[in-house]
Amino acid sequence: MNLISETLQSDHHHQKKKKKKKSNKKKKGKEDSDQNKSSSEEREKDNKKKKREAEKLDEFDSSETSSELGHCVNFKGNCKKAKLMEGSDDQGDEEENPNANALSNFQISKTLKDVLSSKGIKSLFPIQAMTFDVVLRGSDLVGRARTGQGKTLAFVLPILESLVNGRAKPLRKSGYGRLPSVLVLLPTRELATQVYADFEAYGGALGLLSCCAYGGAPFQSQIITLKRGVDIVVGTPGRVKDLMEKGFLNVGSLLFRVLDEADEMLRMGFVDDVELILDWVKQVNGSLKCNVTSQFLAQKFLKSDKKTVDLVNDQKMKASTNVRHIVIPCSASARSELIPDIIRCYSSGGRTIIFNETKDSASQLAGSLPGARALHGDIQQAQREVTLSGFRSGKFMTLVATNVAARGLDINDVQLIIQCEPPRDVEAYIHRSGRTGRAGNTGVAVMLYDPKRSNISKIAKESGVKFEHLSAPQPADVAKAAGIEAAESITQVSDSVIPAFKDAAEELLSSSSLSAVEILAKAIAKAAGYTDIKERSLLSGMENYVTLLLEAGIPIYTPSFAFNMLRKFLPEEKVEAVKGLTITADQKGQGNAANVSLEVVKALPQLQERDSSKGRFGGGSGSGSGSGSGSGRGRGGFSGRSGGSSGRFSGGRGGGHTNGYSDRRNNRFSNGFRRGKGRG
Ligand SMILES: Nc1ncnc2c1ncn2[C@@H]1O[C@H](COP(=O)(O)OP(=O)(O)OP(=O)(O)O)[C@@H](O)[C@H]1O
Repeated sequence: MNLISETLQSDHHHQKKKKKKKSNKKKKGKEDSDQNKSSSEEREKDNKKKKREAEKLDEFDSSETSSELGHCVNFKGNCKKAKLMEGSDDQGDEEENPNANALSNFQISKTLKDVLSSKGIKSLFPIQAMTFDVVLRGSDLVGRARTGQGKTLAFVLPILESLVNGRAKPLRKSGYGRLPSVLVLLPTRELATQVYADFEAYGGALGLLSCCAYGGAPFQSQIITLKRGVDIVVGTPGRVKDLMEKGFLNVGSLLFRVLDEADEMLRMGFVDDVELILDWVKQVNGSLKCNVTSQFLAQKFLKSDKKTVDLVNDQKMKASTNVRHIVIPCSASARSELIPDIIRCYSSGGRTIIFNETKDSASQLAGSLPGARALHGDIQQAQREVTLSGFRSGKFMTLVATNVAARGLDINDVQLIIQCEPPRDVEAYIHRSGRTGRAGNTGVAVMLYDPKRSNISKIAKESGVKFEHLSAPQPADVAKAAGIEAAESITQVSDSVIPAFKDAAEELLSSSSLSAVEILAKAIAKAAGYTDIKERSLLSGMENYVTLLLEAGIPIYTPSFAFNMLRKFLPEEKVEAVKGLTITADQKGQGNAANVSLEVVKALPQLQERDSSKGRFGGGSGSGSGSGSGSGRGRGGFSGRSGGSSGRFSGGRGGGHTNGYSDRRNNRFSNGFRRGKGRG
C-alpha cells in the first residue's frame, strides 16, 4: 500500500472517529431527554440502528475519498491536494493545509527525497502532486500546466519510483545488457540533454542508468551505452528511430513512454518518426505525458481510459502569470542600439535570452552585443553544448537564440526575455516568454514590434496576456540609473588612489570652465561608460530622433493624410525628415476642427495596429478625430525638441492660413534645429 493511500486512509479513520464521537454525543443527548425509556430492549434497538447508520456513513466516507481522488485527476481548478504556486483562487486551500504537497505525503523513497532536498525541493508542485499517483499506477496521462511549473519532474519522479518500488519493479529488466524500461521523446537536443540530466541525477541515485540519444552527436558512445544496458532512454525522434532501425535500441521491454512537448515535435515535422516509433512500441503498457495541442497524438496512442490533468483548462491566460509582459515599439534598424538599454532596465542583473526569427539575425545581433553568444540550428552541436553550458554557468549573461531555445529550456536566473519581433504563432510567444518566471520566480518578457507591421492584439487575444504598452527607455533615464551605480562604486575605491590622481584632478578643475560638480558628473559618466547621451525615438527606438504628436481637430485615418497636413505648416525638407509616422489608437474627437498642434511627447500613446488583411490601418471607426505621432530628424521640421518646451502650434486649416503659421513655425523650429545639434 502506498503512502498516499495510507494518508487518505488515516483521514478516513480520523473521520470515522469523529463521527463515532458525534454519535456518542447524540446518544448521550437522547438518553438525557429520554430518561424514562430505559428498557434494555429499546436500547439494543437503538444501538443496532446506530450501528447501521455508522456503517452507511463509513460507506459514504470511502466513496467520498475515492471521488476526491477522481476529482484531483480531472482537475477543474479547486483540488484540495494541490497547492498552487501562482496567486490564484486556490490560496484559501493553501492556508488551510500548507503542507498538502509535502514530499512525505507521496510514495517517494528516501533516496529520492534526499536528492530532492539537496536541490531545495521540499514539496511537489501542483502538476506533480496531481499526476504522481496516476503515473505510479501506470495509467496513461495527458498533463498540461503553464511554463515553468515542473512538468518534467511530474513524470520523472513517479516513473523512477514505480521502477524501483512500484508496479514496474517486478516487470523491469535488470543486469548487463538490459533493455530500457522508459523511452522519452523530445523535440530538441538541448531539451533531451536537460531531461536526461534529471534522470541522471534522480535515477542515478537509485542505481538506474540512462542514455541520451540525440542527433548531431556521434553514434558510437550512444551505441556502447545501449549495449551495456540502460533503464531509461531520452532522445530526439530522428536519432531514436535511427538507433531502432539499426538494431541498437530494442524497445521490446518498455514500461513507460513519454512524449514531452509533443505538439512541437509535430510542428517540427517529426510526426512520421514519432508515429513510427510509437507504432513499434504500441503493444507496450505505458504512461504518456504530452501537451495541450498534442491531442492528435494523445487520441491515437493513449489508452481510451487515459487521465487528463489540465491546470490551464480553458482559462484565458495561457502564458506564465509570474511574468511581466511588455511591448515596446522598435524598428528593425534600432534593435541593436535599444536592446542593451532594455537589458540594463529590465534584467535586474540576471540572464537574458533574446529571441530572433531567423538564424542570420540571431548571429548578427549576437555579434553586435558585447558579451552575447548565439544559439541556433546552424551552429555545430558541440558548440551549441559549449554555449549553453557557458550561459548556464554564468560565463556570459546574454544568449541570442532562435526558437531552438523556446521550448522547455530551464536555465536558472533568466530574468529577462526579449523577442525582437512578435512570433508567428501564439504558442511560440507563450513558450519563449516562459523561459523566465519559472518555478514560482518572477521575470520580465519584452516584445519589440514595428508599429507599421505587427499585430500585437492577436497574440494578446489568443494568449490572454494583457501587455503593458511602454516606449523605449530613454538613454538619459538609463544613464541616470547607471550613474547611481557608478557613484556607488566610486565610494568603494580605496583612498590610496588619491595621491596618484590628485594632480590631474586639480589640473582639470583649474583649466575647465565647468564647476567641480559638473566635472565630477562627467567623471561619473565616464565610469558608467558614457561619453555622450543621445535622444531616442519612442516610436522606433532609433537614436537621434525625437517623437512628436500631431493632433488635429479632424480625423486622421492614414499617415499620408498626416503628411499632407504637415506640408501645410512645415517646409518640405523638414517634412521629408520625418520618419515612421503612425496613427495612434486614440479615436477621441477633439471637437474643434480648427485646432492643430504638434508637440514633443515623453510617453507614447497607444498606436493603431495595421490590419494586414485590409492593407491599411485598422481600428479606426471613421468618426471623431485622430492624432498622429512621428519621429522627426534634427534636420527637419520635427526638430523643435531642443527648445525644451512643446512645439505646439494651432490655428485653422487650409491654404488661407499657411502664411500665418509659416512665421511662427520658422521661429520655433529653426531655433530648435540650431540648438538641437542637428538631431531631434
Ligand atoms: N516541486 C518543486 N519545487 C521547487 N522547484 C521545482 C519543483 N519541481 C520542479 N522545480 C523546478 O522548476 C523548474 C521548472 O521545471 P520544468 O522545467 O519541469 O518546468 P516545465 O513545466 O516543464 O516548463 P516548460 O513548459 O517551460 O517546459 C526547474 O528548475 C525545476 O527544477
